[in-house]
Amino acid sequence: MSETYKMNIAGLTRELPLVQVALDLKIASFVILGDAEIVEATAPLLIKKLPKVELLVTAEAKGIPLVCEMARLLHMPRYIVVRKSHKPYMHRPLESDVVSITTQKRQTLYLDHQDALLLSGKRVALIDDVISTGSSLKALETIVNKAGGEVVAKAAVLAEGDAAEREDIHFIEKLPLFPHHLEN
Ligand SMILES: O=P(O)(O)OC[C@H]1O[C@H](OP(=O)(O)OP(=O)(O)O)[C@H](O)[C@@H]1O
Repeated sequence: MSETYKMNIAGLTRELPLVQVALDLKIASFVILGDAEIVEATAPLLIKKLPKVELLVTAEAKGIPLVCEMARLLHMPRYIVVRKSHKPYMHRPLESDVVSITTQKRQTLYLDHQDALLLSGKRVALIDDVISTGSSLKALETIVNKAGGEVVAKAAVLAEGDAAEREDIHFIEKLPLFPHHLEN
């Protein structure tokens, strides 16, 4: 029988499957992609936590539906998606490396030159579905700073593990990690 972790997120109940990401660690897998109900419920709650910002930024992929809904509610005509692969349309992209808890291998973030121009001089909020090790967030901040943007807020639906103790992020719910001891 597969293990799950049942939790309440913005008044909705979800059973998150536990998945092994390292020899001694399982995480509760929260996949916001495709969950329109969670996006609709969490976007306004996160907006209430944010200071005044001019642009929202996320990294592909799971932050995209959330940031899209938040931008729509804030009447922002644009939001920025930092990509995880180099695309032919990109001209002189800015780059930053990341190793997230779920993917566990080095990925490179790419910000298109046109998006970098939009970010220059702007007050920016970084948005993601989950913040865990903080590696993704740090890489996003690095790339926004390279573009001349000012990160004034960082927010996610869930703060996983130690991230829940951070005072520099806004989040809705805490998500525990599931370490398990190796048998000799
Ligand atoms: O705080 P961290 O340890 O960096 O982990 C959090 C990040 O990990 C997940 O993305 P993932 O790397 O699975 O990429 P995806 O959205 O493309 O699936 C999640 O969407 C966050 O972006």
